[in-house]
Amino acid sequence: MVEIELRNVSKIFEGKRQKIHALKGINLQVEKGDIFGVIGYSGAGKSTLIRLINYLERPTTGQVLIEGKPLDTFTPVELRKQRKYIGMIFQHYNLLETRTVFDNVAIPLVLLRQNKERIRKRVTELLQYVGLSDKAKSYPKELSGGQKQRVGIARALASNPSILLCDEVTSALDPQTTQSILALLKTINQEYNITILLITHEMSAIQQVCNRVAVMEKGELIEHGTVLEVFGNPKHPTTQSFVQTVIRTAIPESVSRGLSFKKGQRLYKLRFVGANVSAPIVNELIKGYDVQTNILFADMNEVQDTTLGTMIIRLHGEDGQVARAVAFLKTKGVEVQEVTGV
Ligand SMILES: Nc1ncnc2c1ncn2[C@@H]1O[C@H](COP(=O)(O)OP(=O)(O)OP(=O)(O)O)[C@@H](O)[C@H]1O
Repeated sequence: MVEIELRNVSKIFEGKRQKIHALKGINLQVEKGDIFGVIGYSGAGKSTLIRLINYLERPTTGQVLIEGKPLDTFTPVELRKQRKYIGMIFQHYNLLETRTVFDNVAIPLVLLRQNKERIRKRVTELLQYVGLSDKAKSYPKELSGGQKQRVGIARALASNPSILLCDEVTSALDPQTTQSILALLKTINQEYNITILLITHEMSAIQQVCNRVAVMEKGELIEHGTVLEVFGNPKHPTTQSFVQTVIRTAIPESVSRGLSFKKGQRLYKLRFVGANVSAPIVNELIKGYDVQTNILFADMNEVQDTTLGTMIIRLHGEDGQVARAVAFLKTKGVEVQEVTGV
């Protein structure tokens, strides 16, 4: 089921001197249960996109639909109700500094006018869930960044949302804390089947938790697909540069420095996905074809529980034999690209 849909959405901000096209004709579908990553450099339009989904901003043209219902058809009362189903967490946590952790988590429930006992029970449950039972009476300034983000997550979950919007929620955290917050988001997604939209500029965050990803640049959605598709075969140069931050697809300096292109020798970049990574393909190549094979570089990465591998090999032999060896690799589902210079 499609839970969030953007249909041809554009957003223009009327600046003093010029119009800013923050979003240009965005079409996007997020399925129920997805952890959907949206990545882009600063100014790409990511925050604007997220603000349209909880209707803090209106699209200039196009429609935003939640569970198939266009938000522009809602009355203000219906919209307030709708927002209860969308939780949000932020880069800088947005906690009330003068309130305790307990009171911060209770805010959405107080706004929903729930009685004190229900609030106490729910907040206690939530603090336990995010591992902060002992911090109920603390104030935000007494917490680490990771703990503050856990409070933010508990608060966002208070009203039992079906969607969680996350705006750069790990950008202010160290790598280890980032990992634990992302792991918590994944658990929430799996245990409560909450759809998560994760806005980030860090490809490693997408790699760790998302199943789908969209890449934005200058207000446009330039590429999207499953994380495996996009990481395995990034098409747009911007996507390629994001992917290269976590997966080495370029030949490393130390290898390229020593490369020579002699007659009768050819270099190939091989890319393996999933099952064929572990298959002894190179072994078969060495045994079955009359070509000398040297592995110059190999790298493996985990993406969406699948392995992506890159290998640089040198084949030495007669042209016909080399061509047959390459054809063999292709029949095994390996992507083969000849390297003619670096
Ligand atoms: N309220 C606003 N008024 C005018 N321009 C705006 C407004 N909000 C955003 N913009 C502009 O829209 C463009 C997209 O901004 P947005 O914040 O959505 O990008 P972003 O990808 O989230 O970047 P960052 O990661 O830096 O927050 C930018 O050029 C920004 O200056």
